[in-house]
Amino acid sequence: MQYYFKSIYSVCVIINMILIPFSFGEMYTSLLNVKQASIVERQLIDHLETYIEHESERLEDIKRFYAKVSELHSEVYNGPSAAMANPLVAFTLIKRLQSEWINLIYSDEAQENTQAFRSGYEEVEEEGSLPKLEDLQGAANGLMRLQDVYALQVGGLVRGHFQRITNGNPIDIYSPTISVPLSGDDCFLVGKVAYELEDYYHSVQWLEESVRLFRGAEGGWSPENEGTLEDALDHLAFSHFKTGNISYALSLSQELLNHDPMNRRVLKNVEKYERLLVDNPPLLSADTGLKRPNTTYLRTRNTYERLCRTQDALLSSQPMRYENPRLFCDYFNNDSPGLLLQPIRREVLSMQPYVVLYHSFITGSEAERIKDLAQTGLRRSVVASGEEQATAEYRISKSAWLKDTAHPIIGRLDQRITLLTSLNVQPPYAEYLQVVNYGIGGHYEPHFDHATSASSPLFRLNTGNRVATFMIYVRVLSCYPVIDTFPMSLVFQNAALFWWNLHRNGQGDGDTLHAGCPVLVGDKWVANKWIHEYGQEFQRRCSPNPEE
Ligand SMILES: O=C(O)CCC(=O)C(=O)O
Ligand SMILES: [Fe+2]
Repeated sequence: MQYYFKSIYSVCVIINMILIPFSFGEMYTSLLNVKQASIVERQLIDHLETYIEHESERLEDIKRFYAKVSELHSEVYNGPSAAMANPLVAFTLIKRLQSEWINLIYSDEAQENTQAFRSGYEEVEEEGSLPKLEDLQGAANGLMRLQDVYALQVGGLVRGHFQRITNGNPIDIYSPTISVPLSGDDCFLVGKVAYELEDYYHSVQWLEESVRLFRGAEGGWSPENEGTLEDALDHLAFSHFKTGNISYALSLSQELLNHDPMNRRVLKNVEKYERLLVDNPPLLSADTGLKRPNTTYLRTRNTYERLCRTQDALLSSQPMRYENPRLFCDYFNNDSPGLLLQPIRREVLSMQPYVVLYHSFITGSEAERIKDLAQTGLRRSVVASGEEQATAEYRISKSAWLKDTAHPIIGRLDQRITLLTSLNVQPPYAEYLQVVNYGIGGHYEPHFDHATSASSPLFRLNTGNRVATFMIYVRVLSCYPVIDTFPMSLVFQNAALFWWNLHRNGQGDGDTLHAGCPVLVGDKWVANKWIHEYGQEFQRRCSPNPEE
C-alpha cells in the first residue's frame, strides 16, 4: 500500500491538547526560534565591535607611550651624555618612573572595556533569549539524527556537505547555497554530547573529526573554544576503549601524554591499556563494536529511515498511482455550493487506508497568517506518556493551538474542511487547529494520531477517538525535496492530507502509522485538525466489518 508501512506497533499517540510551558529545549525545537537567535547574535556582534574599537584605542595609546619612551632611549639616553644633563630630561625620566609607568600598568581601562562588553552580554542574557545547554545538546542530537536517518557522512558534514555514499561514491543529497564547515571544537561538542549519553558509536565518529581538525590547527588558540586537542584525544581514547579498540585507545592516550606528560589519570589508563593488550592481544578481524545505539522504534526504524531517505525506493516497490485505477485525480466540489465555483484539485493517494491530498488547500497569504498567529503560542510539543503528557525525543517540534475565533482565516479553514469532508469540525467534535513548527533535525517518529489506550487524555473531550486527520502543509521550504513518510515535495506546499484513523467499527487502523521525517533543510510548518468520532454519526456510516 502506498505511502504507508504496516506495523502492529502502537505505543505513541499524540496527546497534546493541553499546553504545558516548558522551560527547556525552547530554541532548537523550532526553526522560528533559531531565526530569532540570529537577531540576538547581531546585538552581540555590535557589542563586540564597540569592545574591539575601545580596546584598539587603548592599545594605540599604549603603543604611543611605548614609541615615545623607546625613542627617548635610543636618541637621548643612549646619546651624548650632555643630554642627560638637561634637567627637563631628568625630570621627565623621574616623573615617568614615579608615576607614568604605574598609571599605565595599573590602568583600569582594559577592565572597564571588558566590563562594558560583559554588561552588553548580560542585557541580552536577561532578555532570556539566549540558548540554553539543552538547546545546544538538542541541536547536536538533531545533527546526529540527520546523520543517521539520511545516512550522511560525518566527514562530509564537517566540510559543510550533505553527502551519502552511494555505490562507493559520495553523492550530495542537498547542496546548500552557503556551506558552513565545522571546526574541531564544533565536532568536539557534538562528540561530547554523544559521549555523555554513552553513545560511543557517534562519539567516535565526531571526535575523530575533532582530533583531526585540532591537530591541523597546530595549537592555534581560539578564545571562543570550549575544548582542546587534549580534551578531544581524551574523550576519543575512552570512546575507543569502550568500543573495544584498545590499541587505538592506547596510541591516542600516548599522543595525549606528549601534550600533558604529568596527567596521572591518562598515565594510569596507558598502563591499563598496555596490560589489557598483553593479556588479550587484539584479533585482526576483531569487531570494533561500533553499532548505532538502540532506539525505542527499532522495529519500524529501518522501514521508516528507508522511506525518509528516498522516495524512489518507495515508489519502485509499490504500484504507481496511475497503475491503480482506484486512485485518481479530479476537480472536486463535494456537491457543496461553496465549492461549485472553485472546486479543489483532489488526488486520491490510497484506498486502504483512505488518504486524499487536496492541492492548494490554502493560499500563500493564508499560510503566512497561520504562522504569524501561531508564533506567540508555540510551545514544545508533547505526547502521551500513560495518562500524562510529556516531551519526547521521538517528537521534536513546537506547536500552538489556534481557535477558530483566533482570526477569521482560521474559521474559514474550518468551513473549508467541512465543505470538503462534510465532517463536523466544531468544538468539541474536533480539536482546535494545531500548528507545528520543526527545528534542527526536528521530527515525529512513526506514530498513530488516534488514541490506542482507553486511559488516553485524548478522551477528555468526551467526543470519542480521533476518527480522522486533516493535515495542512503550511510551509515546506526546501531545496532538496523534503521527504516524508508521505513523500513530500514542493507540490505539497499549501496542500492538505486527509485520512481516516479509525475503521468503521471504531478500531484504530494499524495502517495509518505515519511519521514526519527529520527536517534536513528549511522550515517546516504543518497544521493538524483532528476530527473526533462524535458529531459525525450522519456523515460516516458505522460497520461491524473490521476491514472497512
Ligand atoms: O510533520 C509531519 O509530516 C507529520 C506530523 C504528524 O504526523 C502529526 O503532527 O501528527
Ligand atoms: Fe500524526
